[in-house]
Amino acid sequence: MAQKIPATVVTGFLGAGKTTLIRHMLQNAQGKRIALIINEFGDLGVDGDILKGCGDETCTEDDIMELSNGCICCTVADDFIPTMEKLLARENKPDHIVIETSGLALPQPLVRAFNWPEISTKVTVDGVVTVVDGKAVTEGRFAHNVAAVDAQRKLDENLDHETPLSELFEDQIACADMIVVNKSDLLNDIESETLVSNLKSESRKGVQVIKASMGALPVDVLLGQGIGAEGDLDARHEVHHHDHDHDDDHHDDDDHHHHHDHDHDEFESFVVELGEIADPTAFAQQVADVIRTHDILRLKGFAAVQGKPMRLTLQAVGPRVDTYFDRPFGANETRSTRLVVIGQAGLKQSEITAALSA
Ligand SMILES: Nc1nc2c(ncn2[C@@H]2O[C@H](COP(=O)(O)OP(=O)(O)OP(=O)(O)O)[C@@H](O)[C@H]2O)c(=O)[nH]1
Repeated sequence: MAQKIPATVVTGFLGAGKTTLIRHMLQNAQGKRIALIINEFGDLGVDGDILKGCGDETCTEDDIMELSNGCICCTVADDFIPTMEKLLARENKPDHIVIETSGLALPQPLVRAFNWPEISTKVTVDGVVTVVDGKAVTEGRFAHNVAAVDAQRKLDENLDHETPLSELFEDQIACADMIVVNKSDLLNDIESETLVSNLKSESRKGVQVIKASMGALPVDVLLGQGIGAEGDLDARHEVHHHDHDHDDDHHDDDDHHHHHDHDHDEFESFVVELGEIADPTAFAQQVADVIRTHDILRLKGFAAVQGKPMRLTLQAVGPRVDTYFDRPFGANETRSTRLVVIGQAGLKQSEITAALSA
């Protein structure tokens, strides 16, 4: 039988730097043909669009497939497996498959999907790479004190002290074969060392914890871990799924169960469409204010700037807003501004839209 194609799962909380890490990897792939599967949260395919824009020879637009159903774990049968089958049926097979999960996805159900008979003989999970926003976690945004939460939970099984955010973070850490402490450029040495050692103590034995800036890691470090993660799921404890037994070989009932036992209603996203903006700096400031006022987790998209042929990419993680011009608008593209806003359920959509339009 032909060798299985290795697949690396890149997971991590909203805005941690998954797309940035993948872009760096593609630019340094040294001829390795990589196919990408991208799982977006929200209707606007920002990450896919950013990656397609880099025009790498080792990963052309055809090699990028997008799943736009938000929660990869709920759409395994309808979306993920058919996409993988399509990819595996190609004549020109990739050397490696990289799957970027949305920042709100649980990695365990995705890894479990590799045991499905449709794909289990053809691919294997090379490793799960969890990207952590070092700055956000150090500042206590998202899930900062996982150890304390965990200690509390161990004291009393009946109490649920966790927020959905820390559960997600914990699941992403528990599933990791490698943890990348990203954005270390924004941390001092003590902060990054503290975070690295905390994460080492919170992760499974043997998991590598590596510091990075802008996801810059050698491709040989990221790919080729050879773990076969789908074979040791039991070690990858899930907070979200403690209410039923897992049976990796029989997916039918199990999968239907998964559709309902965790709740992505906890999060929502919507798209704000605007015309051209006048001034990128002023607009970034406006976005930062809206994020603070409305407790938005992630905001990203593209903007058209008056008098500029280039498209402006806008990225905000918490209160930090980055902008850069990425490419000219195409001849058939509408010059408009589209932003996807992601937050916990209950976002005041009309107020946010109004504040961004002002
Ligand atoms: N300073 C700094 N910024 C970074 C680093 N890595 C990523 N960023 C920025 O953080 C923002 C989010 O990065 P992405 O790579 O889009 O993050 P992501 O995890 O793919 O985001 P989602 O897919 O929305 O969850 C962008 O503005 C990046 O430029 C880093 O190491 N240092």
